[in-house]
Amino acid sequence: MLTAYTADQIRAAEQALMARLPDGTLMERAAAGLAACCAAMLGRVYGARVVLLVGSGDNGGDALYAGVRLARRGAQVEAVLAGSKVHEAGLAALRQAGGRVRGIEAVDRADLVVDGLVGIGVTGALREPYAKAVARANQGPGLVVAVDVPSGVDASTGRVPGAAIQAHVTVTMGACKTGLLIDPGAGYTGRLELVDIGLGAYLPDPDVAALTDGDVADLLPEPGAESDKYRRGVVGVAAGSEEYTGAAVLAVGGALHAGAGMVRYVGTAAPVAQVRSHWPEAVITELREPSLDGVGRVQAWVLGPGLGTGDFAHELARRVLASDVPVLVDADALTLVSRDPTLLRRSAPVLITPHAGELARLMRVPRERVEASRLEHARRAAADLGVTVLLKGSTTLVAEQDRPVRVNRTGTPALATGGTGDVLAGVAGALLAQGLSCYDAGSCGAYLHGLAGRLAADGAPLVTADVAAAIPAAIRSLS
Ligand SMILES: NC(=O)C1=CN([C@@H]2O[C@H](COP(=O)(O)OP(=O)(O)OC[C@H]3O[C@@H](n4cnc5c(N)ncnc54)[C@H](O)[C@@H]3O)[C@@H](O)[C@H]2O)[C@@H](O)CC1
Ligand SMILES: Nc1ncnc2c1ncn2[C@@H]1O[C@H](COP(=O)(O)OP(=O)(O)O)[C@@H](O)[C@H]1O
Ligand SMILES: [K+]
Repeated sequence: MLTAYTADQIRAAEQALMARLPDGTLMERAAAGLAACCAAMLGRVYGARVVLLVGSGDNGGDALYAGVRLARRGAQVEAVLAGSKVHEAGLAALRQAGGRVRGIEAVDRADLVVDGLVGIGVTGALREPYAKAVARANQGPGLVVAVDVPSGVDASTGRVPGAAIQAHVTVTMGACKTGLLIDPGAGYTGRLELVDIGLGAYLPDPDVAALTDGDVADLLPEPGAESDKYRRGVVGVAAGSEEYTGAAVLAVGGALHAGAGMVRYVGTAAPVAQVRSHWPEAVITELREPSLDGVGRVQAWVLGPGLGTGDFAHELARRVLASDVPVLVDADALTLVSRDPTLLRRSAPVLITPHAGELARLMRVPRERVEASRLEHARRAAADLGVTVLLKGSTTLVAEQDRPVRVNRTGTPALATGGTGDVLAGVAGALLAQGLSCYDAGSCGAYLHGLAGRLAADGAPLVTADVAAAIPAAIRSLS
């Protein structure tokens, strides 16, 4: 599990650790790790041109001391002092090692730019002259390594209120910061390198966490010798309508490939015909009335992809949500719920799977606000609605009250194509039916969906049906 923390959590841990160590020890450790990463990026240190962007806080101090180490190995190190003050001891050490102070134009000929403008101490949008320095560094020819956090990214939230460094690599100190995992901040981070400075024992419960292959392998249920199709978990899918048949096919496909013992599909004539021809494995009930009488028992429901939003869909949603099993609420069912919040009054678990627009509608805020502060809105929706929230998008988040938000790191922009959300609903629904909690089903579902998207795309555009078909390969790739 990769865990991440807010700036306040990191600062408190640093203070506790620092109180037990001689002055400057942590910065020495940080600088040593940073210099090693810079050397690895450069390949050859001797003769390389390294430009340090130095702000007025300790983030600039880290950059200066890393510069000292690189200068001692023969790099030509130049420091651009952007702040009203500077870490004086660090600057003196750099000068002594042969480093020079230069103007911002130095970045135009740098092999490597070390961004030490601001770290966890940033507040709000970058001010001048930092913002101009950032713009110039981003356009320069050199590789860019961010110290701790790309300057301009809010370490606690991932918000980027103004200019920000576009890093190739971010070398973060002690522990990962939340803002490095969540868009828009995650998009500025590049490859993430963690330098251990000994904070481990002082860290609190994480703010957010990201699953790894091993975590997902451990969480996925394995059928035992005693399993049968009912014990493995039956998932019900209420999806599709006379207008939208494809969503039903894709959701059932996702569920079938994610290990459900059986899929029961309910829908009207047109989607039933499509589901029947694509998936002979599914057990199908054709609905003439919005009723679940005679459908048979399921362990979880997937509700909503392509369902429509008329009276028939509303009544079917009401009946599904009146059941006593977990329900995944997606797509059109989210529209129904935003119109009629009483649908969510139930005691069994609910996992909602909105994209930013759908969450905005549920929370009655503008979509842009959700996109700019994804973490805050996912968390608030989970608390206000009393459900588990899987917020889809470039970084998919799973939020549940009193748990660290899970961030999915397997996603790929190749998934930004019609119908992939329907597949995700089926996959996560199948995991719910197999007994995973909403929190685990949502986060493992997003993880496998992301891996399957990568496998299906393999460097080219993908066809949505291939994402469902690649789920078994994604599961195999975990071990
Ligand atoms: N405290 C410690 O022991 C350690 C700190 N470390 C480094 O120290 C950093 C934190 O240092 P600081 O607390 O000094 O904070 P920072 O260096 O991150 O930033 C503080 C400075 O940035 C300025 N600033 C804040 N917002 C700004 C904005 N929007 N535009 C322009 N300037 C802005 C402030 O005026 C202040 O001078 C970490 O990110 C990390 O790089 C590491 O060396 C590990 C050990
Ligand atoms: N830029 C992106 N990077 C990674 N994943 C993305 C990106 N854009 C969309 N996705 C993923 O693609 C899927 C799209 O789902 P959704 O928005 O419901 O679309 P649809 O209704 O067409 O299925 C979600 O799993 C989402 O997380
Ligand atoms: K920085």
